[in-house]
Amino acid sequence: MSMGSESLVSRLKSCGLLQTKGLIGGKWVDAYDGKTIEVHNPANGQVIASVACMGDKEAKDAISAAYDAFAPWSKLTAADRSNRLRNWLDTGLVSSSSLQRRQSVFMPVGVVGVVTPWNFPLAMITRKVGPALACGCTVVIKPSEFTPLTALAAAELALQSGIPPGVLNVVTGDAPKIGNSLLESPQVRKITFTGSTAVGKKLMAGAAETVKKVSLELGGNAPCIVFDDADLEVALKGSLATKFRNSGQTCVCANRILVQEGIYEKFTSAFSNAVQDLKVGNGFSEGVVQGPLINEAAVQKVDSFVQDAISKGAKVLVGGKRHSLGFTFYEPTIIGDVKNEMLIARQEVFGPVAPVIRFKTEEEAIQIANDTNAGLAAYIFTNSMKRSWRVAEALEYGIVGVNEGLVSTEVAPFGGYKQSGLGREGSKYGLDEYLEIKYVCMGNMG
Ligand SMILES: NC(=O)c1ccc[n+]([C@@H]2O[C@H](COP(=O)([O-])OP(=O)(O)OC[C@H]3O[C@@H](n4cnc5c(N)ncnc54)[C@H](O)[C@@H]3O)[C@@H](O)[C@H]2O)c1
Ligand SMILES: O=CCCC(=O)O
Repeated sequence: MSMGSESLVSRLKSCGLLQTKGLIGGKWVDAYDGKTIEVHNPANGQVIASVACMGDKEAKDAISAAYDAFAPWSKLTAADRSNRLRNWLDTGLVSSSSLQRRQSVFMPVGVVGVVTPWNFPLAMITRKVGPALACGCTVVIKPSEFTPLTALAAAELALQSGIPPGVLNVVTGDAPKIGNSLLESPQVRKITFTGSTAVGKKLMAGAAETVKKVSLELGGNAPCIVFDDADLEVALKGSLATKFRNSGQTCVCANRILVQEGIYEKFTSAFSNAVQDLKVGNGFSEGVVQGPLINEAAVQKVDSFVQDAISKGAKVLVGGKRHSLGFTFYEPTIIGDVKNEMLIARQEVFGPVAPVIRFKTEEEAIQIANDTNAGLAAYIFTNSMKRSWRVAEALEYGIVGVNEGLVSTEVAPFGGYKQSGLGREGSKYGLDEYLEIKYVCMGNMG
């Protein structure tokens, strides 16, 4: 060992900083099999120390320690966390030159590939293209093959309004071919996608090859929780709105209605009356509030979930089959006695079917609500302010409606936790997705 590293080692030893074990859950631990790896001085190759050579078991224990510590740490006040970080910083050395001036400059990301679904054929595009163009990016849009006409009409309006040629482009047609071209091109610096979780995962994996930025707005599995202390009218109105908007075909639609046992009978009976009255038909006809599903495959999927739930003990309270109008119409449906393990509660229904799950306690409702890989929107109905905050904070969702079933607005951040996506759309935060931050450091400014 050289004199330099010897003195460093002895200095570290004297202040207790020469640690050679791993740190898991606040304890210094050896590798479980006792193995070690050597740390060398790159100047002369000599061994400075041997540290624990850990593997998957230790990594899993560290993950579970971090998972357990997350709730208490995140519940400390910001000031408390700040003090501890400050203390940590104060144990080290901070260097900063008074001769430098530092500036963060926001730059447009570049060319953005925009891939969108059919269920809101204009809004899903404008949510992306508005902030992208505002930041100085240019876009190539791939709209859904089921609803390309809206995208093309919007593009014509963009041309008429003076958006220069090439700034906004629309490519309709073969999704995988267009998608692969967007992914493979190094000129495309970002992919922003709204659609199913399965396709989102493919695009995310494909974007890795050229390390593109990725924003994903994916599928949901929204719980709508009605507590005993809810205002029944408010809960009914909100549940109807969140479940049956766009005939159940929105990513933020309630996918599971969780009802506390004390209000279960009253709620399901009033909910059934209201759902029976929903008028189904062609959206151009007067009074119609429930239209068709997008295609035959969607109807088959919805019906298969309903049949699966019935076969496992759930009870049809209203509807439960294809509508007599035929084709792509499905009866607005309520199914009671659903269990969270059933297919209908685990997958995105994307149709006019409300599965109702009974629960006893607030803790149970939170557990059921969070027991999913999705985390887009959730809804709670309660008259207790304390419960509102408690439950809203405990729900692992990007959007929480409290006594409100309609939460979407361009002025608030929209996006999901877990496998419901990455990033946010809308509000000032939606702009961040289309900006690179450049740090400019100017030296010798004395
Ligand atoms: N989180 C949100 O903001 C949000 C909003 C609306 C819809 N959605 C989700 O969208 C889904 C419904 O929309 P959908 O059925 O159109 O979704 P989808 O994933 O089938 O299609 C979305 C888009 O991806 C394209 N696509 C499909 N395969 C592709 C590939 N290999 N490469 C490139 N592009 C490909 C499609 O042509 C379409 O334009 C639901 O899951 C819903 O929850 C999410
Ligand atoms: O499908 C997604 C819903 C979008 C919205 O609620 O604005």
